[in-house]
Amino acid sequence: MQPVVKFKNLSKRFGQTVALNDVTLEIPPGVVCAVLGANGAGKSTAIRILLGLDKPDAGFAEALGMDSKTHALEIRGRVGYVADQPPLYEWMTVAEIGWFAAGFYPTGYKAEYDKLTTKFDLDGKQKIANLSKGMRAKVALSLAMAHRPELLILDEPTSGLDPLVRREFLESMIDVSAEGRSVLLSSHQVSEVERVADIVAILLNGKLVCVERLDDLKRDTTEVAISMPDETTPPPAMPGINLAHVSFGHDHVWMVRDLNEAQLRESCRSASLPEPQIRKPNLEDILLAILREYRRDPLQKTAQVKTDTAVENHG
Ligand SMILES: Nc1ncnc2c1ncn2[C@@H]1O[C@H](COP(=O)(O)OP(=O)(O)OP(=O)(O)O)[C@@H](O)[C@H]1O
Repeated sequence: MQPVVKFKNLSKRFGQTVALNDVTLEIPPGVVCAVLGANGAGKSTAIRILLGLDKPDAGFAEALGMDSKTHALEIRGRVGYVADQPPLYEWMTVAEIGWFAAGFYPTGYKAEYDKLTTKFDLDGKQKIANLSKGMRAKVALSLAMAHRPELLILDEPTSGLDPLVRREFLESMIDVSAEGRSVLLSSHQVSEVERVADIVAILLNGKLVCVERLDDLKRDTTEVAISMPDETTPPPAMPGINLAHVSFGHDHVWMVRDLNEAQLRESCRSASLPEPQIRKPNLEDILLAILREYRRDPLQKTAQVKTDTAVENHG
């Protein structure tokens, strides 16, 4: 199955700043893929390159099978894109901007736009200039979705929006993927991402350190806490892949991939250590552990999280 998004060895610098460092990623059709990462990790740069709004220094990006360097206009015509602060014609009304945009798309656009704006409780007669931030975001999403794109790209679409509007956005994304179309989403709202994402990609300082189906990442990752008897007793070795380890005095916490729980319990028992506290972390716990570990030691192999870049759609 042809991926809807393909990044191949994508690199981009702005002067001394490395925005993207050899990023390779493939997104199959019919999924919501969330790109996560700290501020400045390279998320918007990757999206801008995909849309042909910026040029990579090396590698290439493809959307719907088209190269972003040579087919930027076609890509922008076929995908739906909502930027963080979408530019809109302030003097138009909600209905007029839909009518204006319909001129660039096949028949049916305006009817679909009207359906979406009605669903989002927007008043067609209201001037764009008088809309709240949330209402503007709903107009931008309606404009981006009205031609029923195979790929919807959302760059921080819900920042600064109230919980109700954020929920409406999320439901729209679920609707899109349920119809076999795809969503590429950049967001800092990790708990919301967790509700909708099929695949998560984590960028750290321009480097892709995790691409995985969210269900697999959560199933295979475990948080372990052990309160050692004192600060001098060494903690046990973790039977699994250690993604992150922090200690506060004699309390230790690990984020472990593929933990062999039975082996850990046995080694604690045989060394007369307290029982380990084991729990399943949520996405935010996993992301924070990876980010903290990276900040502590940027050269370590955080890429111990899976980075199989061609993630299958099991859906
Ligand atoms: N036009 C530009 N000129 C100079 N530096 C830039 C430019 N665009 C991005 N950068 C730098 O590239 C890096 C990646 O920026 P980018 O906007 O892609 O990050 P991001 O992950 O989207 O961040 P955020 O979550 O804060 O939106 C940052 O260090 C940023 O300062």
